[in-house]
Amino acid sequence: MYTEEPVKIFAVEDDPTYVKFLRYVLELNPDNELRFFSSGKECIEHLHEKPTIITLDYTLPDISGEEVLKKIKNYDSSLPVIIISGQEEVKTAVQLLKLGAYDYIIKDEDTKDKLINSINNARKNVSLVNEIAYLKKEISEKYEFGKSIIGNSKSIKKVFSLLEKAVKTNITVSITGETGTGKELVAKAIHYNSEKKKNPFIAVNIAAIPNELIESELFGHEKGAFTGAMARRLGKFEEAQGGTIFLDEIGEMDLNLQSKLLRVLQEKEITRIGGNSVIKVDARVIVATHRNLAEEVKNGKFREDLYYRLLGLPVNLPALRDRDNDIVIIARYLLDQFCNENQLGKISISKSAQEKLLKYPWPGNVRELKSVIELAAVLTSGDEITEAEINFNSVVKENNFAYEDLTLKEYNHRIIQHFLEKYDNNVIKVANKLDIGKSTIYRYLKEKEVEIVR
Ligand SMILES: Nc1ncnc2c1ncn2[C@@H]1O[C@H](COP(=O)(O)OP(=O)(O)OP(=O)(O)O)[C@@H](O)[C@H]1O
Repeated sequence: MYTEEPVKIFAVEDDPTYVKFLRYVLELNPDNELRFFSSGKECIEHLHEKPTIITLDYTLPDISGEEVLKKIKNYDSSLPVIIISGQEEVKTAVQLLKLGAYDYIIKDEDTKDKLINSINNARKNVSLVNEIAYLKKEISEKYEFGKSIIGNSKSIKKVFSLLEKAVKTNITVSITGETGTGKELVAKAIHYNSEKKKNPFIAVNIAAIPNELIESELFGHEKGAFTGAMARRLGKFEEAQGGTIFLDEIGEMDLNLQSKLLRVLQEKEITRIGGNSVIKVDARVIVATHRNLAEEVKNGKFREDLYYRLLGLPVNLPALRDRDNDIVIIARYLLDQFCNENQLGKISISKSAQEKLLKYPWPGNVRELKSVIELAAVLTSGDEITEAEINFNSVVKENNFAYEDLTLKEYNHRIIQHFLEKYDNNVIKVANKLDIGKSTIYRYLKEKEVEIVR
């Protein structure tokens, strides 16, 4: 958790009357920790004590205020220095602000209020800067491969080893996998483990943007480029400058735009719609799709040249059902996360519930597992999730037969029932589709193992 550090103020002032005044003003806030120095040299010698803010008298006995300011900025350019001066000369003020002074306050009857204001603002600034640094660090830790992508099955370990390779260079990565297998999670993990992690990670879901808007979304537009373009807008490629652009559902991009994207990737530059200037872009590209792009190329729906350009390092995410015991490991992880976020006590998963999870085919993969587990955590009244509290989505259930412990005969009944419903109870069609005799179906109907549902 982010916690604010106490504010340590260094005040550099040689005039005893002003020292008294500063002490009075700065002690108004009991959170301030104060150190007074009567010379610039003394202040510089104590910079290693890491002050949060410095107030600096411009006319000091030893070195000039300007020199002290330069030395402080040399030591730590982000340290806010508030200059307090008897001089009203604008030129001096401008010069000091140019050198990086945070504020310039004149000694007059308003000094007290101006100083309190300035210190409060500097304090907020420092606290924001610290918070951003903390959050950046937290994000990159959160995306350490092992910490964000949970699992240790053979199939996911193969993915980890590819990811280790992916982060060493800026190679384009193409991620494939069924819906909910963690494609976006993997893209973020690559970014936050790469040397680009301090720059933005920008995700664009091609399928979610209307076709006619994608070009402007990706490459930006100038004011007046088309009706409704009220102002210049930067595209996602520009936003991702120096970082990573993640193009999700790339298989949904139409052919016309595919050729524009290819050009951008080849030239490494864009032109905003309605603009003339060419802008260099330097962003790593990661793409993802649940489609088989090679197949799309064969069918003429995806450009072959773009396909090869984007292929880079291909990473295929295995379906959850192919990750063995990872199902249980991820379920536990998601459960702990949910309990933490909702201040619930520790909840475990019973053996039989685990077995039920392991047998299910998970067509919605980890995303589906997350919703099943969260629902179970809400339903359970004790500190253990039981088999009964694991509920699968009924639409999915209908089309997947293999997740329950049934006999082959029982599975036969279920499959025939499913096909009867699918083909309007047309027995001959069902018999043809399943390549069985129609008499088998009539027998099951007679024995009431299957039924005609209208
Ligand atoms: N191995 C994993 N460990 C923990 N959480 C995971 C794992 N894989 C996926 N998730 C979580 O599952 C959810 C779905 O993942 P994500 O959105 O990355 O999938 P996706 O493949 O991009 O889905 P889609 O194809 O629908 O866009 C997210 O909440 C993600 O954090």
